[in-house]
Amino acid sequence: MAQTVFIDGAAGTTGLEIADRLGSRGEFELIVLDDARRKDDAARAEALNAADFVILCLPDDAAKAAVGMIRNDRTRVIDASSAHRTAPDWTYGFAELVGHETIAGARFVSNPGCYPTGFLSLVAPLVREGLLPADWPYVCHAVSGYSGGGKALIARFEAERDIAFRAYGLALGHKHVPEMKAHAALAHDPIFAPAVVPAHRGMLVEVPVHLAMMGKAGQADALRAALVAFYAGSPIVSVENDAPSELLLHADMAPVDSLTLRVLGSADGTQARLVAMLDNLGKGASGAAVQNLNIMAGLDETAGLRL
Ligand SMILES: NC(=O)C1=CN([C@@H]2O[C@H](COP(=O)(O)OP(=O)(O)OC[C@H]3O[C@@H](n4cnc5c(N)ncnc54)[C@H](OP(=O)(O)O)[C@@H]3O)[C@@H](O)[C@H]2O)C=CC1
Ligand SMILES: CC(=O)N[C@@H](CCC(=O)OP(=O)(O)O)C(=O)O
Repeated sequence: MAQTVFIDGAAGTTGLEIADRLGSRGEFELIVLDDARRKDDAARAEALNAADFVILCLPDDAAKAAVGMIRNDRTRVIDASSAHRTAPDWTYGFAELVGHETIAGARFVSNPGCYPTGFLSLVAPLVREGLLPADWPYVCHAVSGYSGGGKALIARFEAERDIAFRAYGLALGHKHVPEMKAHAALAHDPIFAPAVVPAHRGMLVEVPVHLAMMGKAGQADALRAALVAFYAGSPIVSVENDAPSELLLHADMAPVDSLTLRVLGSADGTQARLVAMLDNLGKGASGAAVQNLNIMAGLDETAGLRL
């Protein structure tokens, strides 16, 4: 029998993409609230408690409130918001980092943020294996397509066509920093410098590292090899061994749920750039939510994904 799924926030950017990926799959039956009832708390509470799985695609406060509306001990939850990403009683939904079995057995799963997905995919395994120091003051630069900011930022970029580049998070303290620090087990907050470009989707997340100053001169190949070994067998994460002269985001990029990593070392071995490329709405949000749903439901993790 099909298991029921309720996407709370189904009319939003992330929710719509999840519904797309679930499409006509026979394993799941969607509980849908029409436009008149999708923000009605009584209707939402009924759906939240009827579903086998709930996927929250809401602002943080609404996601916390939705969890409070669940009055049974059966419904399993995937929260796409940042409300529970460092909460001790939630499982961090990055299957490749926490282990598929952990997610398979979890009731409350917090889907990673889009930028942290890029940062953590590069840094967490290398710190865990002692190849990068945990107590280094890391820096992370990133650019995202404007759908990363949901309906409001999409509307803004579609109205203000002359924006070519939007640096933000200038006061530091972006809400993703605690998530990056916690799940890479770092001693210090990374400095996070995000920006938005006039592309609908897609992102490039970069961590430049001073290998020589870290006592790791000449180890770019070793870092890459460690990532290759860590993600071996993953149908979603790949590690390239190439030397591109440029990496491009395309304004009309098609949806994709994969994550591509690179370690680009300098010729003298003193520096490297760790780079992740992904779709903010793919592995950065909706694709990861569907991957987690698949794992929790005991299915092939890639079912319904765009790879
Ligand atoms: N966009 C992205 O790339 C990513 C998003 N996320 C996270 O996913 C969550 C959803 O983001 P996103 O889809 O981009 O945002 P959107 O603004 O596009 O969608 C949010 C949806 O939630 C609805 N909503 C808001 N409050 C309530 C409520 N109280 N009850 C029911 N519905 C409500 C909104 O309704 P209405 O349509 O009326 O405004 C909207 O449809 C956020 O927490 C975001 O941070 C995480 C990773 C990446
Ligand atoms: C471009 C843009 O605005 N991006 C969002 C992050 C999108 C995302 O990852 O959502 P969560 O906040 O739920 O993690 C931001 O910087 O706040």
